[in-house]
Amino acid sequence: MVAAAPVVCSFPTASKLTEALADFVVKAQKEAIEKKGKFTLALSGGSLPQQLSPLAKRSGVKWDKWQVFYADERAVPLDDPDSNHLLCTNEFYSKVPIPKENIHTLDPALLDDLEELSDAYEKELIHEFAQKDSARFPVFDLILLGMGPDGHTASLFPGHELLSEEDRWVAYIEDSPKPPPKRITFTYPVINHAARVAFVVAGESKQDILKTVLDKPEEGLPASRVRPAAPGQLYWFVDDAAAAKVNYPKTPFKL
Ligand SMILES: O=C(O)[C@H](O)[C@@H](O)[C@H](O)[C@H](O)COP(=O)(O)O
Repeated sequence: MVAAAPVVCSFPTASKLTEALADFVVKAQKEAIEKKGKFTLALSGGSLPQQLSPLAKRSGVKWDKWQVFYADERAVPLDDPDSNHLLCTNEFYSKVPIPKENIHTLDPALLDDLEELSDAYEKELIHEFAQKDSARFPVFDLILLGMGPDGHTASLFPGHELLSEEDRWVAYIEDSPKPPPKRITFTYPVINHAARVAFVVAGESKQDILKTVLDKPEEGLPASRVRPAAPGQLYWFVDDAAAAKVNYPKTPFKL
């Protein structure tokens, strides 16, 4: 699978990073909507939803054309404090007019059976994108990811068997080292077929892991395995604190 080299953009402050990220998302949605009348986006949990807040002040955003999914979600009720959906609602959806029916949550009726829960979410993707067959993958316009201090991304953790999943689009995990333990997650077949994937990583606490992930991809940490197939492109939005030890070349941000 041929993949373009990642583009790493580093910013001196958190606000410069999040403003650039907002410009980037606005451009991605504009291009997608011009081409096919909608914008398919996947979000993660952690610090990411809060980093989207400058988008609320942007003009020219066609919110009603957005179709929003979760790159990973915790297997908890939608109003549980651990829910990524609740986090995104509080930090992002409450500030922007995305129609409720365009936000694709897990089905809370299926929380007792993780296999059914992940299968149902996969069906939601199949419904949005295409019939699933061996030659086709969903092509998200944009997947936004965070990275944990162990190099995990979405709910793909170091050494976990899900790292070699090649068939399922959405899988479940019962033993996440980051609580809560039960989650569903996009697999690499989905992440690595997106048109654009962007990591958003900030803060000194991510220095060592960011260096390993970018400078030693051969170690195979989950975040290093994110390499969207050409013509897909991978971007890293990082701050100078997180990037302090990284040798991988940085690219000035331009739209
Ligand atoms: O729901 C989750 O737990 C996430 O999707 C997870 O993959 C997160 O993005 C990283 O752990 C980074 O989290 P921070 O941005 O808070 O460091």
